[in-house]
Amino acid sequence: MWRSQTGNQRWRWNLKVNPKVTKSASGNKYHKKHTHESSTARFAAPSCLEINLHLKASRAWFCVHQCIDLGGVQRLSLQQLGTHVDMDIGTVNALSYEDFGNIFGNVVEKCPIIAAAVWSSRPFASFSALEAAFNEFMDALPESGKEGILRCHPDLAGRDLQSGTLTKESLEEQAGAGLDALESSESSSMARLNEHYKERFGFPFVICARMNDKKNILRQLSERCQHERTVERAHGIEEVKKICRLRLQGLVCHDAQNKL
Ligand SMILES: NC(=O)N[C@H]1NC(=O)NC1=O
Repeated sequence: MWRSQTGNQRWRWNLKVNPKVTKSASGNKYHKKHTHESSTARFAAPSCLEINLHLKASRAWFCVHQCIDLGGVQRLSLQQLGTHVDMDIGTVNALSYEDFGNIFGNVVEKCPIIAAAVWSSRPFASFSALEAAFNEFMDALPESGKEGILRCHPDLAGRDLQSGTLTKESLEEQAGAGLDALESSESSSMARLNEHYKERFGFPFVICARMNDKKNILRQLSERCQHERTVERAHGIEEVKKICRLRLQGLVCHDAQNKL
């Protein structure tokens, strides 16, 4: 399914699906069920093209919804296809541990071991049960393990953002909060407070960027520098859980019907 979004001009657009879509970089195989190999269609001034691709990971089919900005993107890449997978819970339960790890490996930032462990808790009765399994794993860790999770998080508006080495999830989240476009005074406050926080606690300041804007983040960073270490460790883990829930929601349907 594809359609134009806005406008009043007539446009002609050739949609070609890159054959490489059948294989991911990590070796995870996807098979095309039906795609428009080379369709030509007339659109009313499209600024954006929406398609649903039906892909197969392991034995389960799922649907990938992709919105392509016709201003820039001329070709689908597998990375783009991977961003908006919308699986139901039955599909999640049918995933092999390899596919589960590939899909959920970064719902907790740079902690694929958590997804690998959570796979053992299948079958999940619902989206909430899946989310609870991630949370329970984190809650059961000793304090050193919780601090380890926090240390896997990049600084907000830090070196990784500047050098382009953030994960794609973290980049989207930080950019969404406006952290990629700070004024120079905001940027220096953020750097100074981040360093102060890390020196005081031995782990980075973690906050769910998608639930805050840059002003709020700076204010909370400053306030949380005053806390006790145990309070901050617990607070940081609660923020990791919020980030995890939003990342899971980007991958799995979470409506009331999505139950076994
Ligand atoms: N440090 C920190 O909070 N990092 C993160 N927060 C978020 O929403 N995404 C991140 O990578």
